Amino acid sequence: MLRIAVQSKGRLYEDTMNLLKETGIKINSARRTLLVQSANFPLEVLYLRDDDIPECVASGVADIGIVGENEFVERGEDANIVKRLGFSKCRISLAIPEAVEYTGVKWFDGKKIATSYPNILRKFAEKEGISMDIHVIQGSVEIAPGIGLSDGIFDIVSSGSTLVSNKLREVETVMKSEALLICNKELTTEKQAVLDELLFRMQSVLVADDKKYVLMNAPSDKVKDICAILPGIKSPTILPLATEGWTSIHTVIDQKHFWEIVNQLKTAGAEGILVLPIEKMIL
Ligand SMILES: Nc1ncnc2c1ncn2[C@@H]1O[C@H](COP(=O)(O)OP(=O)(O)OP(=O)(O)O)[C@@H](O)[C@H]1O
Ligand SMILES: O=P(O)(O)OC[C@H]1O[C@H](OP(=O)(O)OP(=O)(O)O)[C@H](O)[C@@H]1O
Ligand SMILES: [Mg+2]
Repeated sequence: MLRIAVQSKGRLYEDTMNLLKETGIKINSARRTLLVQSANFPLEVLYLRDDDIPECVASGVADIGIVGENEFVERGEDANIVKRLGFSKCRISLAIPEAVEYTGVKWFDGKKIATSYPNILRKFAEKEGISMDIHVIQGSVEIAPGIGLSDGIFDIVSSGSTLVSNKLREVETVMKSEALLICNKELTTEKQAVLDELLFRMQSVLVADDKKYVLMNAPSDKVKDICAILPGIKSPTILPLATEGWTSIHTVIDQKHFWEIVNQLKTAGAEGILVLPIEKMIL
């Protein structure tokens, strides 16, 4: 039985549980239970505060964990990164009051900065050759300058709306972060085998996440032009339609490319374009 530490509630919870669900692993989410065994996979889920996940995995209390890169780097615990999971993307940035003129990173020299990430900030200050008065607070960091607690902040930014509503502006991005799958450095062969199977399933889900299955019809003499536009994984599938002189073209493309090429496809003669989600991809 492999034990995974996940966040019990918060920004990582939903995407983590969705990922596990899409890998076909059933977890009865009786949320008051802190340790739950899967009904159909040798996995046990331990629900924790995200702050505690790196240490828990490093010490072997859990074998693997899903945690934000920011928290993993901040804690400096000794565990391996198995996979970058691509969700909970954010950046950890320095921000100052909107009205204050910013003169570059030296502005921070001697300033008081509120943060929940003192270690990451201290390393940044050392690298830049400046010294900051780092004031650690666990939450509501963005209100610190407004109430006279600090000159600036160092915190998570995603859309930037929390900064705007607190009249702050982001001036330095120190690190980018996303959810990570981490593991203990000394897994037994048996546990490693379970992790390999889990990883294989996760990869199949994550690869499929940003791909779409695209189908379209076109006059047969346009097929060559259309295929030249399609950035498919391999060559597209070409099938004759019942109507003489018409062809159906099927392919898989990156979601982000679809809107770039849809007009070109129409101009080239494609009709009845369908875009379908892909649940899993085994490459
Ligand atoms: N606005 C955001 N957009 C994207 N990712 C975010 C955002 N805020 C936080 N994250 C990511 O999600 C992680 C968890 O954030 P959350 O706010 O749930 O933490 P928390 O309040 O410390 O939770 P806990 O109660 O578990 O200690 C962060 O460490 C970061 O990696
Ligand atoms: O740039 P934005 O999109 O506004 O996101 C950034 C905010 O999101 C997180 O807080 P969250 O909303 O999770 O609440 P919390 O402070 O209770 O953790 C983070 O601590 C920032 O305050
Ligand atoms: Mg936390």
